[in-house]
Amino acid sequence: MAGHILVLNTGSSSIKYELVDVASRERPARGLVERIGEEHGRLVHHHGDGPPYVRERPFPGHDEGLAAMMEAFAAAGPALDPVAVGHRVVHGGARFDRAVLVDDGVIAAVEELAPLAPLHNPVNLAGIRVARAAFPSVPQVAVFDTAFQLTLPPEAYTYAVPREWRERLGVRRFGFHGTSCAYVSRRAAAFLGRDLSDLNLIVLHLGNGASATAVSGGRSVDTSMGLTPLEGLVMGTRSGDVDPALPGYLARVDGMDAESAENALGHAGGLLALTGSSDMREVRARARSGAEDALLALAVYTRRIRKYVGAYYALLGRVDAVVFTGGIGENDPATRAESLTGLTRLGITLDRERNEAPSDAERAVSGEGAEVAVLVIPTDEEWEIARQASALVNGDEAPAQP
Ligand SMILES: Nc1ncnc2c1ncn2[C@@H]1O[C@H](COP(=O)(O)OP(=O)(O)O)[C@@H](O)[C@H]1O
Ligand SMILES: CC(=O)OP(=O)(O)O
Ligand SMILES: [Mg+2]
Repeated sequence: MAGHILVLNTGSSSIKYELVDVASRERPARGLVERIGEEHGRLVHHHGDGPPYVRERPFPGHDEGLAAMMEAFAAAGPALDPVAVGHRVVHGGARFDRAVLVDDGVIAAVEELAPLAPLHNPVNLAGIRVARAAFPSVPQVAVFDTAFQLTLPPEAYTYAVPREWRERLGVRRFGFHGTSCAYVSRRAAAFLGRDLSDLNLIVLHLGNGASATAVSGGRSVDTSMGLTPLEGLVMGTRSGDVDPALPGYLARVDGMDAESAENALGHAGGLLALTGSSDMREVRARARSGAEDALLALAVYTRRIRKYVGAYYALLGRVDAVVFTGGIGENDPATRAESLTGLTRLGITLDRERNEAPSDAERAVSGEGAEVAVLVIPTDEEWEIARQASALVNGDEAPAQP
């Protein structure tokens, strides 16, 4: 399809955007509005080879951030005339197993799911509302983080909880990061020169949010995030797995209500709770200077990953590749090495030099002749959203699977 797709990836305090032409693979502009709701907001917009267009001022909410994006296009170009807008929507529940054209029914459904992703879905909707108002005759496409994960078998998505919760309240594992997983799984198969349908992969998406997903034949068969994006691995500000009795315990001994406990586990947990910083670069820097809390945090962080690799190895029976992606997975060799230590008996080894060589490319970092490939595949959620939006607007069936 000729024409550009505007991709909007709205996060809790940021908006990432990019203009993508899927047919020509041109990507003429991209930008980031960050620290929305904070005192010192910032927008950085790239177009052409010159210096970026930068604006530093507070953006009280996502509406102001999106207005600033429109101003950046007007001031620094290119002319914004998209043929479609592709939106990342984090929670699509059990209903959306693929990308869909946004209509009032889709908006109502995403609103209904907001209690399961209170930080993500409302801001995703803000993006949809603003884009609909700005481009009323342009199709809007919602691409769900949960869609790729809806292939989980019942034994993976069922929690052992009362039937009433499961049936009336829809309590189950959903899983997230599906757009990223779909993209890197496909790229991993291409890198290996194999058919995705023949491969068993363990995908480790380690960014601010982090998850492990077992992918068999291109379908997710288990994943570490759950009903919400709080379960599983240790993350920047999220605890990941804890004893489910913890909120009740805090209520009994400290009078804390469930909402506050959940908020603390989601926003004051993870690396932030253990070290005072949610940023892996800072945690690594503190560990290098010998800070005990940082050393412990890294041990907790990488041990959790190792546990999931072992668990998913056992579920898959045979693993062709472990795939690292996300800001940490792509850029932190120490996390890759520490997460995979002691797995030689499973056929998982790293080549130290390859693992430590800085690179932005898709690459193998496994030891020579290792049974299991260890790959680093930079994720590209914006491309994947544009690709799925383009397929849908073109009239093709947007495949739920890559
Ligand atoms: N060179 C690096 N070494 C270690 N960690 C890095 C490096 N570059 C980025 N990171 C980490 O990646 C994380 C952010 O991941 P990213 O995927 O960009 O986040 P998001 O989920 O917001 O898209 C941060 O913890 C950051 O410190
Ligand atoms: C769903 C989720 O965790 O997303 P992110 O990693 O962008 O926070
Ligand atoms: Mg991310």
